[in-house]
Amino acid sequence: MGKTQKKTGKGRLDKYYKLAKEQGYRARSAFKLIQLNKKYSFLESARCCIDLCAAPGGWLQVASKYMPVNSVIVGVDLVPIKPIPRVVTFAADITTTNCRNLLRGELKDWKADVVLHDGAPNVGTAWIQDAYGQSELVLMSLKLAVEFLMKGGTFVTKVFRSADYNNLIWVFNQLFGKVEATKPPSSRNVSAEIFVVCRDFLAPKFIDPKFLDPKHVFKDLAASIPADEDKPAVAHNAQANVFQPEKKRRHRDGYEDGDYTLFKTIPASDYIKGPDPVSVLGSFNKIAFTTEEEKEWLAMDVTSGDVKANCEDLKVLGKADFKALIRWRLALREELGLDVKTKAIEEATETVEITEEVDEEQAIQDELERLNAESATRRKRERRKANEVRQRTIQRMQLKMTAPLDIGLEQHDESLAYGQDDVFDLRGTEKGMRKKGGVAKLIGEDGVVEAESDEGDDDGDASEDEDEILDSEEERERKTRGLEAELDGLYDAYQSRLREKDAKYKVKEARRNLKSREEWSGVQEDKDDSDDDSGSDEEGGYDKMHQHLDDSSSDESDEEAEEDDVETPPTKKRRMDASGRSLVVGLKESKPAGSQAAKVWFSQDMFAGIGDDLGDDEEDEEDEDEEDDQEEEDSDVDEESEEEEDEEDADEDDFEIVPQELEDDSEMWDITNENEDEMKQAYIKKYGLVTPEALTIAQQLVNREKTRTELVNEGFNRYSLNAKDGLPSWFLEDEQKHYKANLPVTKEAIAALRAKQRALDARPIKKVAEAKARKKYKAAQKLEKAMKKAEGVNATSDMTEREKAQSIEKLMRKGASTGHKKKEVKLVVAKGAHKGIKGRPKGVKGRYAMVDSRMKKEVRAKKRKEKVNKKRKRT
Ligand SMILES: C[S@@+](CC[C@H](N)C(=O)[O-])C[C@H]1O[C@@H](n2cnc3c(N)ncnc32)[C@H](O)[C@@H]1O
Repeated sequence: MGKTQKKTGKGRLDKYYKLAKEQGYRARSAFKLIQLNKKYSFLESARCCIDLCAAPGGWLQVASKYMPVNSVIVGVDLVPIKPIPRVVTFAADITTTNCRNLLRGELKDWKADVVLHDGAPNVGTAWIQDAYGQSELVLMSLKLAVEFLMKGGTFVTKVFRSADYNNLIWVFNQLFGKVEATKPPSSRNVSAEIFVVCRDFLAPKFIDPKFLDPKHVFKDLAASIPADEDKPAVAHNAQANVFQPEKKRRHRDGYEDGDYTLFKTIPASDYIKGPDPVSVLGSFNKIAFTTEEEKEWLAMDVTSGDVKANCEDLKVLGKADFKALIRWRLALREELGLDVKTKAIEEATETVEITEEVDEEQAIQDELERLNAESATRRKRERRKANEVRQRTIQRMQLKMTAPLDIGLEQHDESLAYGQDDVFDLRGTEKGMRKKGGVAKLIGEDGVVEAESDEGDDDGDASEDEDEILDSEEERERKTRGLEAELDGLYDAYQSRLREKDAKYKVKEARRNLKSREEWSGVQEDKDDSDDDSGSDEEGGYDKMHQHLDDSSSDESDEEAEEDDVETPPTKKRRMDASGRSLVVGLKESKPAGSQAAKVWFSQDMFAGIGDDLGDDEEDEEDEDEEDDQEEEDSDVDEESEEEEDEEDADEDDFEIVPQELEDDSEMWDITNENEDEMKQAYIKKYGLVTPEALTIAQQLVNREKTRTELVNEGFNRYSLNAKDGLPSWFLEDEQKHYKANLPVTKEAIAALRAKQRALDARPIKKVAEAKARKKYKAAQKLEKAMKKAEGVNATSDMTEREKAQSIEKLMRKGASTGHKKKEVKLVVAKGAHKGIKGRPKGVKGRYAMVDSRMKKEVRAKKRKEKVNKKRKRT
């Protein structure tokens, strides 16, 4: 009977669990640090190491093993850690000052070379909370790290792939020269954890406290895009509720002041006449018709049955229902004459103009101004169209962006719509959104939904606003269309995210791509990222970024900026200090606002090269749409790329991490080994395909279920990148057997192989076949001989016919016989009457052999003695 294996849902007793047990590590997580250290070698040279969240002490054991003797190792955890030789431990909460003081007391003036953090909040509630808690913990550990790390030191931390991931990486990038995210093989695939190794601590003299403040680092996009300063964050969340109703938001803002009810009703008149319909739809549960006037509205044609039903429960509505309610409001306002007001004013203005006495020159001047205004409006429309195209491009790009990582990377919920660039300050994003006709801008001053708004739509731009009012019919149409396009885009993005989140889809995707993000080689920080700017300031960081943003925002309100069609959101800038290390110094406006989100995302190394392509695509589209600005843009881009190239050459060493890895792994990557390939080909020619996996792949190729490229891509997986050197042979053998990618096999492939095997089994082995053939050949010869003899007998005349027949029969019988039978030897036991007799026993005929019961034992005893004697002689 097979042994039953103890197992939990996660398959806890896996290889690393057993290895940890075998090697005396307290936790299987020890192998994560071993593998991280194998890749980055930060322990061997470290003299002082702090392990935050260290219990039960697996990482401490590894640190103690790999760090030089006499080095200082300190471990902290909420729970006490059993003593480990050479390691000092204490129990403390790493988020408290007490912990900091304890560390300070322990280390005195020392600075640590390495700070480790493998913490996970001990909650186990909802995933979102866990992930957020973990991100906060990471930030707290970073806070300790920046205090205790020495310049050039290393900080290793576990991060969950959640909405906060990019923000954390951004912060790391501000403080460390090299930041790489990686997932060691021992980290379970199902786990969302990823390890970020931050090397080369920059030790800046001043670190903006906001870098280490969760409130700033994990700022919610929705809460950080105030369309105007007066609106509370709740209102913006409300807008997001309407435009992305399917998405569940975190409620960090809590209840509104003084309002602690969950079910909220609003009178219909407030919704219809109020200035902010979207906030109403996003914040309330029901629109009630209580007054006489409101009840009359219910009876009007514009108020369809659907609208009535929708008003009953706003929280269950989808995007289309919200659209219907917004349209209903517009229609009702028209019916009630609330929206005609502007027209009346306009007419009145015109009348005044007509009655005014003007001389001819003045009339020409006015006419010229009017024409100018018209052409400005036309240009504005063109710009608007171009913006729409750009926005669609950005959305497409963002959707693509989720495809590879996502494995699982649950990025910002909001990000697919607008905001992957919402790191720290999202004012730029908001601006981008405004430019792109985003959510905030869909709501006009009077609450009328606007589809699009240009960058020049500032208060001062009165003439243009007038134009907007003049063709209000067309405008309304356009607004509605814009709104629908906007919502469709957001909905598509949402759908795509849903698909991404679907576990099955993810697994399928993961199998298909065997995505490099999950690979051991890890996600690396894009070195280009740090090279993309040559101009630099001495001051940097968050404040600088703000200042720059502010500058740029004020610029944008200028008329000159208005003329500039290129939307230029903030882009991270780095400067190179004397040692060639990159420092973030501020922000630069160089790319379209939407691409900021992509930039944060594509700043990871795995996208190196792709980003350029994408950028090119985007530029191409812009080129098509904005011919006016083409030359200007092109020259900018050229200059930038030249700068980038120059700097790349100069600073190659600083960021070149990959080659080293490639060297290490070159053995594994050597799939082009021609000899090996030839040998494989020869083997396949000789024996055919012998594994179900190979047969399945062959079937898939033949049936065109998969392309060659897909198969090649699938060949790259986390297993194929494992460095093997330095590992014991028994470990490698074990890995060879059990640590492999699971290739799919089909029933047909297995059936085909079984049939082949059966056919093989049915064939006799070579020697037997040869012996049989020899026997057959001899028999045939014998028969032939007998027949010849029989012919001779038949030909003789001195035998009677009967004698001849008898003789021939005998000959043929002999010739047909298959060899001589073994003569039987009869065994006669020498007991009873046969005991001690000599010669043939009585009544026994033919061959016989006497056997004696004693004889067997005596023979054995004799052999035993001989053996013993031999041994003695040798000694
Ligand atoms: C995954 S375990 C660490 C395992 C450890 N690296 C090892 O190899 O043994 C996570 C630890 O984080 C600790 N932890 C969670 N929140 C903490 C906090 N605020 N302060 C200190 N430790 C914390 C937990 O007590 C838990 O022991």
